Amino acid sequence: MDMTLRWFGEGVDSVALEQIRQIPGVKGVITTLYDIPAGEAWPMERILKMKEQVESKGLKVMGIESVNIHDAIKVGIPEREQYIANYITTLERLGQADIHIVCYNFMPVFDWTRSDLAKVRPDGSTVLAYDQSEIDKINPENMFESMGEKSNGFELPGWEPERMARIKELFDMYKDVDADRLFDNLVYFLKAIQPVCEKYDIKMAIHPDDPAWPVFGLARIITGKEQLLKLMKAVDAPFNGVTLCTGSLGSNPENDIPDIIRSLKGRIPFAHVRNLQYNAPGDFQEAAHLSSDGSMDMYEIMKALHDIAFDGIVRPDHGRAIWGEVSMPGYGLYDRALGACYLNGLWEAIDKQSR
Ligand SMILES: O=C(O)[C@@H](O)[C@@H](O)[C@H](O)[C@H](O)CO
Ligand SMILES: [Fe+2]
Repeated sequence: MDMTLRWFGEGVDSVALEQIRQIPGVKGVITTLYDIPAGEAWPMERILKMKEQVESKGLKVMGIESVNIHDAIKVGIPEREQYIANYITTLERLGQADIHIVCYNFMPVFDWTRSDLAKVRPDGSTVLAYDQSEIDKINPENMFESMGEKSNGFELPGWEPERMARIKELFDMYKDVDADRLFDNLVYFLKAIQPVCEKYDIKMAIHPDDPAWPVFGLARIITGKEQLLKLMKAVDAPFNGVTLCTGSLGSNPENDIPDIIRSLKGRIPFAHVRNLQYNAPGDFQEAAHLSSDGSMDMYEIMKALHDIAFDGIVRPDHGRAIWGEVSMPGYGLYDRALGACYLNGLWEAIDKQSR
């Protein structure tokens, strides 16, 4: 298991590589080229420059989160061919640059969704939160303003202003895309990229939908065990894997995360491990990584990963905003560093006890 931290890149992230380097046990970062719009092929020089930058600070680029998928691919219109070709070019270049894990999602219109980006916890920290009754009051076309308000001036991943300016058009594109069609389009895409992934040993790791149910009437297809296994079977090859995100899957308390992990043995190249506190159905807030701060059992999650001989990469996921830090919501240094140390501690104990 390799512990990493997500890093959004120089000039974008409030956290510096020098700081990440000092978190015990963190060997590398998961990063992206934030400014390249979904659908464009990533230039080789940019990929190499990003690698050099990270390596010059003693870290490694352990994977990409994300290479985003153009809407034409998700919707399945003829233009998808060009965008798939561009995606293949990007994968080829990543492979040539010795980068082998790519996280992506297949959610229509919105990436992750929250009703509050700075909900105050009893200890004074703030966290991201979701309450379905709050979301139901929002006109989806105004979702961008409501997300932007408390983003501390940072551009949120998946909520780029250029994209949100086209929100009406996006909703229109997806109006006939139900869950079956979305799933077929995903399988079509995976089959098209299979040869390049196999040639360069790239593991594609789909990120579950967050939250794990349809939002604003848009289809969601990666929400639980059954859907994940259906996808694993539809393209039954090791390159087709999962980003096991405990917080996203865990938004639905019916998802038994340790059981899902065990059912995906050999298909989890990447894990996002974080904790949530359930308030009521459809209503949750994020918490510190520590089990007792939320509703999830982090020991059981790490144990399940250990039991399936997980040897991929892990990152702590969203952290609380603590100690006065101002950052992109969920992505400060302090609480994610605490999370990384805690998860490393659990892992060391589980590993030693299993010998
Ligand atoms: O919630 C988050 O911040 C991330 O886990 C997602 O935005 C994730 O990066 C994407 O869905 C993956 O494409
Ligand atoms: Fe995640």
